[in-house]
Amino acid sequence: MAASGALSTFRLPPLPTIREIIKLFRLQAVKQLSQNFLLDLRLTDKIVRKAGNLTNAYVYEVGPGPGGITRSILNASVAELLVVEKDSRFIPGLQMLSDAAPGKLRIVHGDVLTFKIEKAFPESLKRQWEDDPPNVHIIGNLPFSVSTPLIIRWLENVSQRDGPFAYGRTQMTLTFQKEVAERLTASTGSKQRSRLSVMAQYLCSVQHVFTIPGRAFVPKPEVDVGVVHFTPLTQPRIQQPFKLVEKVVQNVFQFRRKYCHRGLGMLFPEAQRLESTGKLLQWADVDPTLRPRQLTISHFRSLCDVYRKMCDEDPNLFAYNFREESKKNKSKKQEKRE
Ligand SMILES: C[S@@+](CC[C@H](N)C(=O)[O-])C[C@H]1O[C@@H](n2cnc3c(N)ncnc32)[C@H](O)[C@@H]1O
Repeated sequence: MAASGALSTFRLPPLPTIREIIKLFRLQAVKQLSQNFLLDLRLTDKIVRKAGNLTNAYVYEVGPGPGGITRSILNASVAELLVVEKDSRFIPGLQMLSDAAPGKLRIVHGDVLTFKIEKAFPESLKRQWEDDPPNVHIIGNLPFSVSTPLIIRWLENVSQRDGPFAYGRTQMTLTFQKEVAERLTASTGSKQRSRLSVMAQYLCSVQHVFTIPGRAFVPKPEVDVGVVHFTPLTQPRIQQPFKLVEKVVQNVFQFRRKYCHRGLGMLFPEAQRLESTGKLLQWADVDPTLRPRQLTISHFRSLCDVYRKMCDEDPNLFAYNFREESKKNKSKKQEKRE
């Protein structure tokens, strides 16, 4: 279903090039804000095509900068595009785009880390989950400095059927450092398999759609960049709260080269570690000598289901945090020494 009304086609009128915009508004890149710009509109068109059909869609773009991707999104005949940009120097250039696309572009001068996602899309599009998801997308050439916390936050949002983000299966087309893109899409057994692979793939179908060489950006970053497309699944492959899944996955991967029982043990206080880890693995029917990267999503589903039951029986268990315990132990040792 289209998000609203009849289909419409839209093209921006002729505008100065992105290079001219950068010159006009003196937009030298600032390293602290991870600014690496795409000037080639064929490339930004390619990113936006990978998002799928955007006709009459509602789109949220993160970090529009001088507006290359913004132009490509507007030319895809969206219903509305909301952009959030932290650096005020870009606002006049974006305003120029807004004037060229009346009623289509909303500009927020702010920080994506504090921006409330529910402000990005109309309330009426919430809670469509099954066959008929709303035409709602997040697109962005993300600042590297915030890309991992942002994707974890958005995955958590995707996992929620209620609450502020419940926009159903919001698709996301985002850039990452190539190694992060490879981790997000890594399959079971591969060297790149990590916490990010499991967290993304239990909720979404994840595709590394293409790689952009570093030389395509101005200034050139030290790494190549992967464009990743996320399509949330109709049903998450693990049906447990996000925070619980995150805890299990994080613990397993903190000892990535060891057998999986090592990391799983950290879910339990020391006094009960051996016995509880044994029970968890036995009830979940998981071989304790598998390495973290060899665990499939089904293994994680069984582990999370059993761990959930153990937490239900012992409510202190979920609150237990190995890292905090080790910190406390360290400071106790320190105190003794002093
Ligand atoms: C890698 S550049 C991409 C610029 C543009 N989209 C492009 O592809 O040429 C990242 C952009 O995100 C902006 N940015 C960085 N941190 C941000 C934050 N916390 N909130 C909003 N924008 C941010 C930067 O100012 C910059 O414009």
